[in-house]
Amino acid sequence: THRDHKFFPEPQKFDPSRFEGSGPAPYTYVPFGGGPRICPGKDFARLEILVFMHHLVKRFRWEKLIPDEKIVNTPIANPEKGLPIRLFPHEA
Ligand code: HEM
Repeated sequence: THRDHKFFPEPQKFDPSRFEGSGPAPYTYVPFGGGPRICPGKDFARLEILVFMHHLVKRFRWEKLIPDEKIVNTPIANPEKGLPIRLFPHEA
């Protein structure tokens, strides 16, 4: 469903505005599954990722080592080489 044009026009395009307002229709965006067996680590994982991203963005400038790295579906969309980046710490 994540790549279904019916629910997500231009599915490969990075477009966070898709999640604004009421966001995607129920059961179309399901990175953690859904229903009674939905991932019980969902909120923990989201918080952890948020904290990690906060520190990454606030403390470092960073650049991708492979600018046009391919995304492969395994079946989850992943950067082919693991998204290597170079970090440059901001001055304190
Ligand atoms: C980005 C991180 C994560 C993603 C994308 C993810 C995704 C998923 C998905 C898609 C399922 C299957 C849900 C379904 O059958 O409908 C699942 C199940 C599960 N996840 Fe996660 N998960 C993540 C992190 C975590 C963490 C951090 C934990 C534990 C601390 C966790 C524990 C579990 C468990 C125990 C199940 C099995 C639930 C069941 O079958 O009743 N997950 N997860």
